[in-house]
Parts: sequence; C-alpha cells; structure tokens
Amino acid sequence: MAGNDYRHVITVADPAALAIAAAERVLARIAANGDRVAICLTGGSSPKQLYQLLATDFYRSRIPWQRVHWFIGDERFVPAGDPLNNMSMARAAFLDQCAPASNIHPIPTATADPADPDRSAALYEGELKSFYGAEMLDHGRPLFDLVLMGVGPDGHTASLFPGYPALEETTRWVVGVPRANVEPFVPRVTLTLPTLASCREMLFEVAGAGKRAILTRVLAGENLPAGRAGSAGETVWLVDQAALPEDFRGQ
Ligand SMILES: O=C1O[C@H](COP(=O)(O)O)[C@@H](O)[C@H](O)[C@H]1O
Repeated sequence: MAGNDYRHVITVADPAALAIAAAERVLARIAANGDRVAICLTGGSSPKQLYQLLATDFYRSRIPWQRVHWFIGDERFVPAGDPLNNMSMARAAFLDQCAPASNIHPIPTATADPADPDRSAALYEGELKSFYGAEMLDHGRPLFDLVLMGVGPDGHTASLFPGYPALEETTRWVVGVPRANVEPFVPRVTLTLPTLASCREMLFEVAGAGKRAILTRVLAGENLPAGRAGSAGETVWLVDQAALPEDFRGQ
C-alpha cells in the first residue's frame, strides 16, 4: 500500500480501549524525548475521548505540561470558539485545563481577511518553521514527536481530500483548501503530506462500524489520502473491533 504498513494495525475492543491505548502512546512519546516535545493533534470526533482522558488526574499528573507543545494538523476555516473549530474542541476537552497557553499553537483563522485560508496557512507555516528553527525539514530531525490522525468517510485525513491539489503539495508546509466537499462544507487549512510525515510516529484512531467501509478501502491499498499519509518513522493504526475490516478479523 502507498504510505502505511499493514503490520502496524493494532486492534482494541472499543472506543474506550482505543482512547486508553492512544493515551499510553502519547505518554510513551513524551517520555522518549526528554527535551521539548511537539505533538500535532487532529480534529473531528475520533480523538475527543482521548483528549478528555488526558485531562483526567491519572493522565494529567503524568504529563510534563511545561515541555509539551500542541499543534493542530488541520483546521476548519471558522473562528476560534466556533463548535466546528478543531483546536477549540481540543482546548475545551483538555488543553485549556492542562497546558500553558504559550504551548498551544492554533491555526489562526481570524486573520485580516477572514475569507483567506491561504493567509492563515502562510502564518502557520511561519510559526512551524520558527518552532522547528529551520526553513527545510530534515529527515533526521522530525518536526513532531507524534502526529494524531483520523479518517473521513471519503478517505480524507487532516484536510487532505481526494482529488484536491493540497494532496500533491510537496513544497509548502501548510496550505489553504477551498470549501470541503464533505461536511462541514467550509474552507480548510491543512498541513501537507511531507509536513505531517516529519514525525517519529503517526497515530491513526479509527472507531465504529461507520468507519469500516472506508478503512477496508484504505488498508486494501486504494489510492486515498489516508493511505498516502505516513510517518518517516512509525505509522500506527489503532482500530476498534467495530471498524476492523473483515480481512483483519481473527489475526
Ligand atoms: O473534518 C475533519 O475530519 C477528519 C475525520 O474526522 P472524524 O470526525 O471522522 O474523526 C479529521 O481527522 C479532521 O481533523 C477534521 O478536520
């Protein structure tokens, strides 16, 4: 298949177990880097349980919040605070209770021209480059320790939609995306495949029977954005029983 490795599909019982497994991987990635840690979050419904878990005393007390920085892999082009805003969901679920404000790195959507996701993309690219300390990504020194990802019903991941030019971008780190053709039908800003790949681990979370059809296609190697996304390091698919394709049952 294009970007991912079948052998890294990890099966768990249900969404609760998936959130615990993901939280343990977050902790492991933080522990593996004794210095400044960069985690790229995802939006949508899939990571919400994980985010809420990270705010519980059990996990909250195990995270060295001062040295962990939180980014977002894509944003719906709506103002901060809008229920559709990805980073606002993560903030409400755990970041605002746990992380120093200066360690939270949202994609700015309230720019001078609110109808211009390209401007937001350029600003966020500048912020990523400043955090990374270089204009060029170096494979030996990943931008992120961990990138969280989800899969949409059409096989999109982050805001990389099938057939959209953003999917083919190889130079820019972040790009604006015109109105999405799946819900919510708003423009987006997204990190590009090479930027997302610059990580020690990319972790997909996929749960529920509603995801089984698209996951079957992605893991069968169909040319879909989620199948093209992968880490320069490790790529892991955390999948619950309901979402697990037939071919993977009993393995
Ligand atoms: O719109 C988006 O959708 C994908 C998948 O979301 P989910 O609700 O099916 O988990 C998400 O990964 C992305 O961040 C978001 O902007």
